[in-house]
Amino acid sequence: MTDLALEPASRGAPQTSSRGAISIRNVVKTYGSGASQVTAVDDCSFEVAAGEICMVVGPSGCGKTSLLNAIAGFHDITSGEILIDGETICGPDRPMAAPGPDRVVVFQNGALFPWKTNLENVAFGPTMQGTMTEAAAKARARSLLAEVGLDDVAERFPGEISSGMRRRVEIARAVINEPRVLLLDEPYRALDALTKQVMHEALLELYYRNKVTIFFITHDLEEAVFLGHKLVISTARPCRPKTIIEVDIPHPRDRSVITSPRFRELMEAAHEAVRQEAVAAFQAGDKEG
Ligand SMILES: Nc1ncnc2c1ncn2[C@@H]1O[C@H](COP(=O)(O)OP(=O)(O)OP(=O)(O)O)[C@@H](O)[C@H]1O
Repeated sequence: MTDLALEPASRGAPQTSSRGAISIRNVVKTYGSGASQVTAVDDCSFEVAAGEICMVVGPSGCGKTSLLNAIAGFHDITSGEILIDGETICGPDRPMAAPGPDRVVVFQNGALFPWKTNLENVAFGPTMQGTMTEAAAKARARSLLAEVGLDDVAERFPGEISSGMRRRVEIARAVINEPRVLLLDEPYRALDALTKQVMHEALLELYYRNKVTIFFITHDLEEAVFLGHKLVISTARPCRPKTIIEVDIPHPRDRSVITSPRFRELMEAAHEAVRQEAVAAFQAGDKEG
């Protein structure tokens, strides 16, 4: 594994947060058995610091989602261990983590309740769990919607807003639960470039105001370098870090960083690492996504 700590990363350092550090230690995940056995993740180890935005990039089918699902508690691991803030969530004694409100997943095709307003959707979790009164949850939901630029559609229904706006509502709905870790699996994959820009700015705005660790899977290298404190570039299947790139561009960031020479250098380093693995995946018979 190469570690491209090209310059001190202190200016682009993560949010000061004491919550949400992820330790992935020697994780193996296999599916099936015998001739049909697939090893999706193999001897995978890396650390995500509390409050860090960690972008996970790799060829299609390399095992990124399998790793995210293990952290979320959607399936077990075959061996190894995953810890959050030093506490084992899955490991030798408990192969499957219990899903919990401390780790919230936002999918590409997340589902909002179509019969509830956007405000009600965001307020739903804490109201249901009884962690906030309905009035407090709605007030918090309103302020989160404002942070992602959606205050004017709070009373509208999900079916009345664009898919990019719905993604922002979903992220606000995740953040209201004050998770330690936000797990994002290509949430913006289907969106056009301009809508993605709005998404990125909204996500960063939420991130700057709410301390959370972000574990974000993407195929989009510009998205990865723009948002991330670090890029974990995976090998072709099975998933394990091939290269870790520290993005030493200071936060808060805006779109102007994209034209900086440093951004281009980091993009090139990421592109080269991904290209090598995409070729390896292709040679192994997989298709690049
Ligand atoms: N439930 C399952 N049963 C059997 N095999 C599975 C299962 N889930 C995933 N796999 C296999 O594990 C491998 C890794 O899949 P995974 O979805 O983790 O990759 P990925 O990197 O997230 O892919 P993509 O970028 O295309 O979403 C693939 O070969 C996939 O077919």
